[in-house]
Amino acid sequence: MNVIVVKNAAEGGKKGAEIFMTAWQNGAKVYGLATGSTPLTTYAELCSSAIDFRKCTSVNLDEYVGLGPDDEQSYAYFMQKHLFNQKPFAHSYIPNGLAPDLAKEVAHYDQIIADHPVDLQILGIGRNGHIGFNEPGTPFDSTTHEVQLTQSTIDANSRFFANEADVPRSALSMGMASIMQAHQILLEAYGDAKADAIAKAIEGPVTEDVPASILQRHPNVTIIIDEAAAQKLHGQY
Ligand SMILES: O=P(O)(O)OC[C@H]1O[C@](O)(CO)[C@@H](O)[C@@H]1O
Repeated sequence: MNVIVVKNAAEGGKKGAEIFMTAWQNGAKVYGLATGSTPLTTYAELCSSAIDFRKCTSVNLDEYVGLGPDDEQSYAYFMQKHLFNQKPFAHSYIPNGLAPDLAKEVAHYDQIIADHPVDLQILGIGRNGHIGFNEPGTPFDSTTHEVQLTQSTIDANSRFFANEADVPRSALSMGMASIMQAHQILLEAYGDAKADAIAKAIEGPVTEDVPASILQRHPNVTIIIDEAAAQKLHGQY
């Protein structure tokens, strides 16, 4: 793991965008994308850069069940607003949270991932160590699946909704095995609230109780964290 400690999310976004730019210059065609507040500075840097995704494909990690692309809280809406409007891709895939048959949608999304192996995957991390919406306890061999969100994730994400009751209780998420298939992974984390999860993910045992700890087994991972998120690490980075 290549761990980079930066001053703040603004500096992290610049480093994150540099990693995208290098991958793109080296011919990366498929980008695994994430939502949440963490990737925002990287996306903002990409939007003002010369990167051109018009011959590339994006595959997003997850989507809430019950929310469609017109819903401002949906991840489809988020991606449009923060990246795709400024930097369109040839094809962008996001799980369909409105699919009438979720089992069929899950199989369909697995096929999309199989058809478009991810060159560079960006990840945030939940306070409980989740990646995508893979909550603690998710099997490491999981592929796309429907997830019942934990109360910790519902609470954390309620800041984006008018009230907690509006937060969907389930989501569709790429699985752990799907994420690990990416050729290169970039995880970013900022702020005190991520310090425990970061310490466990980088220096703790590899365990399904801390989904992000699986990244210790991936050969090409960069982790960008600010000093607040790094405060519980023991090693020198
Ligand atoms: O970046 P945030 O908003 O702290 O969220 C962290 C993680 O939680 C999720 O938003 C899901 O709850 C992920 O998509 C994200 O990586």
